[in-house]
Amino acid sequence: MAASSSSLFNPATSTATSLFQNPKPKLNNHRLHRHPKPTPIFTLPPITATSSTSTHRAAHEDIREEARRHAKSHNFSAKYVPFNASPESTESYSLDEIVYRSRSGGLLDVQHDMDALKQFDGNYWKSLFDSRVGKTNWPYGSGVWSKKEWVLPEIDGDDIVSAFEGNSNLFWAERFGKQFLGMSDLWVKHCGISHTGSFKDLGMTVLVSQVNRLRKMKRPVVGVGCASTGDTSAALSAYCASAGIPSIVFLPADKISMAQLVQPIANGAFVLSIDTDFDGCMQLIREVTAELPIYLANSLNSLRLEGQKTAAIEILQQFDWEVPDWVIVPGGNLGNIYAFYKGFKMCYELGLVDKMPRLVCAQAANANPLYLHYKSGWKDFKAIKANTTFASAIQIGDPVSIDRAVFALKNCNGIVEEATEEELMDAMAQADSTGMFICPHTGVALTALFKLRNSGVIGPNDRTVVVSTAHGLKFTQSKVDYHSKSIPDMSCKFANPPVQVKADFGAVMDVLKGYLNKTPKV
Ligand SMILES: Cc1ncc(COP(=O)(O)O)c(C=O)c1O
Ligand SMILES: N[C@@H](CCOP(=O)(O)O)C(=O)O
Repeated sequence: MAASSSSLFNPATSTATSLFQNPKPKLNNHRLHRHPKPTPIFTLPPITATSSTSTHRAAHEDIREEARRHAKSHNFSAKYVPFNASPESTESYSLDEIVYRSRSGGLLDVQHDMDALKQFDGNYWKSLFDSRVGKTNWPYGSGVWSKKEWVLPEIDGDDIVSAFEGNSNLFWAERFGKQFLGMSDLWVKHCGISHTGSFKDLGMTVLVSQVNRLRKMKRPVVGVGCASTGDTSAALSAYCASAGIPSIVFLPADKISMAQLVQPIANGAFVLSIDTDFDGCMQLIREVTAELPIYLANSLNSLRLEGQKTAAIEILQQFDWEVPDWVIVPGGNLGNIYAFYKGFKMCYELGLVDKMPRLVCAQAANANPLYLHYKSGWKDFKAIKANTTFASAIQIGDPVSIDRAVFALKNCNGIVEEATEEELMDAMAQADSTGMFICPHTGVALTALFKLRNSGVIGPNDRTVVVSTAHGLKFTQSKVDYHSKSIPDMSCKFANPPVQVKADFGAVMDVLKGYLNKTPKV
């Protein structure tokens, strides 16, 4: 009986505790045995015994009101400074200003008052963050806002817009690691298991919360806009809808998945489908936001990275504050690779860990400007025209955060790798065959891992984390194309198409016996 694709496989039609409360040690929490009591280095306002678990809310209160009742003052702060500025630079801006670029036209960075944060030692921060995981206290139930003091210390809990994002699972990829890579300590940080199905939620909760604050301060922000390959737009529209703020999204026509396209539509965004690529949309949104009171939500805006960096802190937290050897991140507009660097670096500087992991940024070969730059020995960077890739969310040729990415990679002895279409699709299929359901961008990251394992750069026992950036359910068409072997010039060697069979017992038995004969016996 011949195997054939079913009709399902035809291509689709289109493309509070406050800081000064002492985290209460939890029984059965082995982590707290290691650092039982937070130890402030200097004398600060007293740490009370009240913990996040012990604050029962009165019947008439909602969780924002409860948080308000427990709010305490602190001396943490953050401001914008030019990215990688010289120590002599005095240029800085309040986070309440609407500014995306430095005076010289360069990128900005959010700089925290590290001296204020250093008044508490690493054990204090570990215990505080650990005490907030898995709770429903506003806003600390969010994986991002559980690190509020390191994110937007000065924002009022009342202004925060959150879907309790973050706290995504970090799972042991046992079978994939052992079977395909000979690795025993391979992990996947699944940032795609999130409110809108990608890591963008981590940054968007921060940006939209700050916009909410600005609007309450009567700053001129009539809406929030972004250019997108589909994930930023989904996150922006969801968080704006939650806060009742208008959102405007610029999408490259026919270049994002149907699942991604329907997200901002459903959330009531003003959606422009523009006959250009992502880089064209990005150029347009920059021009538009310079003219109209529309706040820019792309990662050019450094606020986003403050939220995204918490994924790095979470990885350390999930490993009980042990540092992995490698973290592999797929890169497009290149904000996220810097966000990971910044999260790890803050943990290092504030004494939570004693070293940094090495970062790998993985790009699609069809959209590889960073890879080419790396291979040239970091000579002059050249933007490229990105070609179509199944990893459509990273089809970007002129990344806005190129300087941030280069800085991050140079400072952690990082590596850049690339993946051809066949490599990334095969890697995705192999991962899926071990029970995952990853997106093609994660396939790019896994290809980088295959290459670095094969060349011996990554060792069999190296603790390695692959960051999965979106949910596979957003990219089902790529899997349909692969498993129906309908991709020109691709052998699709791990395809597993469905078998069509007549509704007849004998025919079904024949097919099953053929299958069972080929299946390894236990
Ligand atoms: C699913 C997915 N993975 C990876 C990336 C790359 O992130 P970045 O643009 O921060 O490099 C993006 C967006 O660009 C994305 O949507
Ligand atoms: N993949 C992104 C591209 C834009 O990235 P951003 O982080 O600068 O917003 C998307 O989903 O739009």
